[in-house]
Order: sequence, then structure tokens, then C-alpha cells
Amino acid sequence: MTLKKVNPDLEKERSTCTFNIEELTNLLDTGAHCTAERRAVEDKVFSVKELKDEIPDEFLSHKERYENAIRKSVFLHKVLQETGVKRGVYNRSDKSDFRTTYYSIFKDGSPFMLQYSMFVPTILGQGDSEQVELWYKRALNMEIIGTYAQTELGHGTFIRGLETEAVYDEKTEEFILNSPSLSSYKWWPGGLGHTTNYCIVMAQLKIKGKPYGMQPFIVQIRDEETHMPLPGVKVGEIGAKLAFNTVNNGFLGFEHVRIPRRHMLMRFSQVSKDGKFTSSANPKLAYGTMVMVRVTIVNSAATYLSRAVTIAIRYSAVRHQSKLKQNEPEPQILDYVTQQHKLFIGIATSHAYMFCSYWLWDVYVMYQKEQNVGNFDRLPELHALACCLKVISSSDCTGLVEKCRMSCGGHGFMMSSNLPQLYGISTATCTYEGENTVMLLQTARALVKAWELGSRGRPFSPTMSYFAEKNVPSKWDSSLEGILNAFQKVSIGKLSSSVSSLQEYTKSGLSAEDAWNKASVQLIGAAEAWGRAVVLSIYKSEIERYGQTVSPALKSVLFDLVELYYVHLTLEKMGDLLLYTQLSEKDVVSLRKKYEDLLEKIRPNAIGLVDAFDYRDEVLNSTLGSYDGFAYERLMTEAMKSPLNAEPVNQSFHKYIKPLMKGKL
Ligand SMILES: CC(C)(COP(=O)(O)OP(=O)(O)OC[C@H]1O[C@@H](n2cnc3c(N)ncnc32)[C@H](O)[C@@H]1OP(=O)(O)O)[C@@H](O)C(=O)NCCC(=O)NCCSC(=O)CCCC(=O)O
Ligand SMILES: Cc1cc2nc3c(=O)[nH]c(=O)nc-3n(C[C@H](O)[C@H](O)[C@H](O)COP(=O)(O)OP(=O)(O)OC[C@H]3O[C@@H](n4cnc5c(N)ncnc54)[C@H](O)[C@@H]3O)c2cc1C
Repeated sequence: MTLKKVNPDLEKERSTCTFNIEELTNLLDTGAHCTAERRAVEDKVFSVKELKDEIPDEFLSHKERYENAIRKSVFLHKVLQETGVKRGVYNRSDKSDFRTTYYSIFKDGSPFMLQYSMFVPTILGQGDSEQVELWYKRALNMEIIGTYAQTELGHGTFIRGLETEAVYDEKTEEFILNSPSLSSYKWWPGGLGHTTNYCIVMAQLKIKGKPYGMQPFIVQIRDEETHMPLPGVKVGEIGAKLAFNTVNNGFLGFEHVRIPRRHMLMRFSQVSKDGKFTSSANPKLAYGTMVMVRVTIVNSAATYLSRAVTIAIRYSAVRHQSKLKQNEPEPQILDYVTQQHKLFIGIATSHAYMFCSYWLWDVYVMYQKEQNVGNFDRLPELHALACCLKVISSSDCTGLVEKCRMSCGGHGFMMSSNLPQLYGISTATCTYEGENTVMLLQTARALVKAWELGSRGRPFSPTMSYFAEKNVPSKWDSSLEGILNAFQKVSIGKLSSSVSSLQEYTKSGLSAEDAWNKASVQLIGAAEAWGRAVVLSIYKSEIERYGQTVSPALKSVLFDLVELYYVHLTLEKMGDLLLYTQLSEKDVVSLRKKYEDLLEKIRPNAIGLVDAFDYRDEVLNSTLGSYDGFAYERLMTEAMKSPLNAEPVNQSFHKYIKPLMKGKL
């Protein structure tokens, strides 16, 4: 038997873990059977030699990277098909599908990404049964590859401002798609550049000169045999970006392109042969795919962070620097409490959003069932939750991914650490699927509406039910329940103050719109505060629920993280709490001590906690974060892959440097 070689620092760390790592992995995977299934798929995927990169992606040209990503996407599709994986990729019907870790074989995203995440879900969500039957099968077999083309050069946020038109021609029973201006060109859809041959186009429907709002159309853009753009279709790639460079985001314009009437997805709204429009029960149903994707982003954000924190904590355990005590060797940098302060909150935040994402997914599935029988009552609350949790998960996790990168010092700046790429794909979540400020304003709109209705006696929806409580001052209480209560007070305080400002501004003569704009900094604060109260509440209640079934050792460490999360947020938001609750300086002093004690308590479990995320080396893709902890050896091996290291002297020396040295330039 050959013994696995592991850096002694990591061996030591693993020996201090107080809980069963596998038990936590199973919990994060939503069940032992899900862990087993995930690992079985990973075994398959990572054994396919075509899915391995010979040369690191960052040394390839833009074109080569794209071609490599296509090659890998095709092999991945094939192996997943053989493995029988459909869930998660095509239709997330189960939350266990969230940990599709094999997707990390694309450091910068797959050009097939939108096929799985939005094209197919839109067919399923917006098509009527006949359309689903036709298009879903074709997409499932990859006979057609599609994307979701909504954003235009001129408008992404303001969907009502989209300019792409779909004009119905009842004589031929066709829609005519047209891009009337440069700003109406679609811009951003993943895979659109050179990969997809179909797409969902969100366009303004017009019948006999009358507008009927944005509707989804399924449009063929390239020939299925030659892949040439069809007549009247202008399509290409938008160029290099901060990240997503292998996603092949594209542009698209139409010059009077005709598509059959039945290519409008007609589950909710219909256009009859003679041009009669039947409106959906709720016009916002056309925005359904966005709600679904926002819900799933909460999990993606948590996942990116959990990868970054695994890398940073493992590296911090093997990296030694400076002196803590003069006569002792250089300590592991993880022994510096400032380092623990940067990183342990990353573990807790990742747990918080992961457990919240599972809860939110259940809320979404429940709503779907109700929607199927014509009940849309919960849509406003779901929309507000999806917007707000998308925002705070993406911004918190991205901030912490960057913190992980910085916590690795210079080596965290290496592409081979994979931290820069993780930051790139993570920060994209702050922009796509609804820019974060805009999503907070949507949340605020729902909160203000609920507040005003509430003041007229209407009941609050479950996540806003605490609005009904009188905001009477009470003694500060540092228990979890007490802190949650305090954050709810902050949320009530900020919302009530925003509403007062709105009322004052309108009383002073401003229009409702100008009053809203003037108070909007307060409004996004109120929206964020509601989101914080929701996450604190759900994270705690989910861990209390799981705490009843897991071992006492795991329960204890899960609660250490919940406490860390609560106390960290309390110290971060001290200003708000001082304003809206009875928090005193004395309480802050004791909370700081509590925080320092918690860091100390979590320290022996730090490596165990990140091991429990169960990211194999192929998933982490990082010189700094490998399971064995041999960071320096890996850094050197990767550096030797630089094409510049293939020859001792580069030709530019003879061409430029030498003439310069000899004064012969
Ligand atoms: C900002 C808004 C919400 C404004 O929309 P609007 O029609 O102008 O709305 P309004 O007239 O102000 O009315 C608001 C009203 O509509 C409701 N509403 C808005 N959105 C939804 C929804 N999704 N579900 C359910 N309800 C929704 C709001 O709550 C308002 O309701 P109310 O009037 O207050 O009762 C919208 O334009 C929007 O969602 N913009 C963001 C665009 C976006 O998310 N694009 C995503 C493109 S795809 C993408 O990025 C893919 C990336 C994926 C990847 O690469 O992986
Ligand atoms: C990596 C990536 C992938 C993408 N993939 C797709 C895709 O597959 N398909 C697709 O259709 N789209 C896609 N998009 C587009 C994306 O959805 C939009 O970029 C996003 O919704 C933001 O819209 P915008 O670009 O118009 O930003 P803008 O709205 O122009 O935002 C610019 C600034 O204006 C502010 N602002 C705008 N409106 C308001 C307001 N009402 N109140 C206050 N402030 C406001 C914003 O807060 C922001 O600070 C992608 C984008 C990225 C970055």
C-alpha cells in the first residue's frame, strides 16, 4: 500500500478536527445518496482525458480558448449523457442538483452554459405543452443549441425599453423580427457568438400597430447543417471581458426575419392565427425565467465562495511567515487572528447562503406548483426574495472571494491559484440577471407596498410578518434570538424611515417618482436590511432543524459558525444597531470578546470545515489549495508550463534588447 503524501501541516490540522467530515459533506450535498451520486459523476468526468487541459487556459489565445471550451463542452455533454445526468443540467427539479462541481472543468465558463441554465428552462417554463414536446426533446438531444437573448446594447435593466420588435403578419401567419437601431442589437447572451443555432429572443410584440409588451420567441439564427447565419441575421461575439471569456457572449440583430406564429412561446399569452392577442393572467409571468435564475444564483454565489475559502484556508495552513514569538519558528499564517478574521467568515457565509439557497429553492418549487393551478398570490414575495437574496449573496460572496485572494498574499494573484478566475465569475453575478442596485430597488418597491398595505390592516407575507410587531425599545440581548430580533428592528427602522422620507418629499411638492429617486439610497438600505433579517432567520432555523438529526459534534460546530456569522454581522453593522436598538458600548466590548473566542474555537476545525466542502483537486484547479498542501511544488510546476520557459533565450533579446545594449537601435 502506498501512503498518500500530505504536507505535515495539513496532516496536523486534520488530526485536530472534532467532527465527522463526511457527515458535514452529506449535509451540504442534501443527503448521503447525493454525495455518492455526485462523486460517481465526478469519477467519470475527471477520468475522461479529453476533459483535461494540456496547456493552462491562460496561455492560449482567445480563439484557442474558445475552441478548447467547445471541445470540452461536447465531451462533457457526452459523458454526462452516458452517466444519465439530466437533472441539474436541463431542469432543476431537485435541490440536490446544485452541487454540479464537475462544471469547474471550465475555469471561465462554458459556451453551452445558457443552453442549460436559461434556454431549456424558458422552453419548459414559457412554452405550451405542444411547444415543450417539440423543442425540449430537440434541445435535450443537443440537436439545437440555444441561449436567452434579452439584453440589448441600449437596455439591459429596463426591459420595457427593449427595442427588438416582433410584428405579426396575419396574412402569412408569421412574426417579423426586426432590430430598428444599433441600440436594439441583442448584446451579452452566452454562447450567442458562434455556438448557438437557436435562441429565445425577448421582443416587443406588435399586432396591427398596437404594442403588447415583451414576449418570448424561439428563433433559428444559424443553418443546422452549415452553421452559417441565416439571411437577415447579424450575429457575432462581443469581445474580451473581465471573465466569462469562454462563454462566447454575443450580439444579434435582425433585418425583417420571418418566423412562424407558433414560434412565440404561448403558455401564458397567445396570438391566434387572425392576430387576436390573449393576455396571460399576470403579465409578469413572461419574466419567469429571471426569477428562477435569481433563485439559483444564491447557490452559485455560495459555491464560488466555498471554493475560494477552501483554497485560502489550506494555503494559510501550509504558509509560514514572520514571527509571532521571537524564539519560535515562523507560524502558519492561519495562526494570525487577523487571518482567521478574514477567512472563517467565508466558511460561515458560504454555509449561510447554501442553506438559504436550499430553502429558497423549496419556496420557488412550492410557488411553481401553485402557479400551475392559477394561483399567483405568492409571486410578489418570491420576486422580492429572489431579487434581494440574489443581491446580498452575490455581493457578500464576491467581496469575500476577493478577501480570500488578498489573504494569500502575492501567490493569490497567480492565475494558477484560480482565485482571480473565481473572483471574475463571482463578480459577474452582481451584474447579470438584474444589476444589484436595481434589484434592491425592486425589493424596496415590494417592501414599501407591503408596509403601506400593512398600515391599512392587510396581513404581511411570512418573511415580512415581523413588520407587524411594535417597535418598542427593549434591552439588548446577545443571544441568537436577541440578535435576530435586533436586525429585524433595524429593518423596520430603515423601512419606516424611508417611507417617512417618501411621504415628506411628496408633501413638499415632489412627484412620487422624484420622491422615490431622492430617497433611493435609504430605500436600498431598507431592502438590504430586510434581506439580512431573512438570511439570519433562515440560516438559524435551518441549522436548528438539521441540528436535530446530526451528531452532537457536528451540531456544535455548525452552531459555532452560526454564532460567528451573527456576531460578525453585529459588529459590522454596529452603526445601524446603535441607531435602532439598545446596543451599548458595554455590549459591543463583550461581543468583540465573544468574536475572538469564536475564532479560537473554530481554529482547530478550519481545515476539516473546508475539507467537508469536498472539492477534489480537479474541481479547485488551484496550486495553492490542493488536498496535499504542496503549494510551492505546484506553483513551480505550473510556472514551467509558461510558453516563455520553453527556451532559455527569447528571440526578442536578439531583435530588440541586444541592439539597445550595444547602442545599435
Ligand atoms: C427592473 C425590472 C424588474 C423592471 O421591470 P418593469 O417591467 O419595468 O417593471 P415595472 O413596470 O417597474 O413593474 C414592476 C412590477 O412588476 C413586478 N415584477 C417585476 N419583475 C418581476 C418578476 N420577475 N416577477 C414577478 N413580478 C415582477 C414588480 O414587483 C412590480 O409589481 P407592482 O407593480 O409593484 O405590483 C425589470 O426590467 C428587470 O427585471 N430588469 C433586469 C433585467 C434582467 O434581469 N436581465 C437578465 C438577462 S439574462 C442574464 O443576465 C443571464 C445571465 C446568466 C448567466 O450568464 O449565467
Ligand atoms: C457576464 C454577463 C453575462 C450576461 N449574460 C446575459 C445573457 O445570457 N442574456 C442576456 O439577455 N443578458 C445577459 N447579460 C446582461 C445582463 O443581464 C445585464 O447587463 C444586466 O441586467 C444589467 O443591465 P445593464 O447592463 O443594462 O446595466 P445598466 O442598467 O445600464 O446599469 C448601469 C448603472 O445604472 C444604474 N441603474 C440603471 N437603472 C437604474 C434605476 N432604475 N435606478 C437606479 N439605478 C439604475 C445601475 O444600478 C448601474 O449602476 C449578461 C451580463 C454579464 C455581465
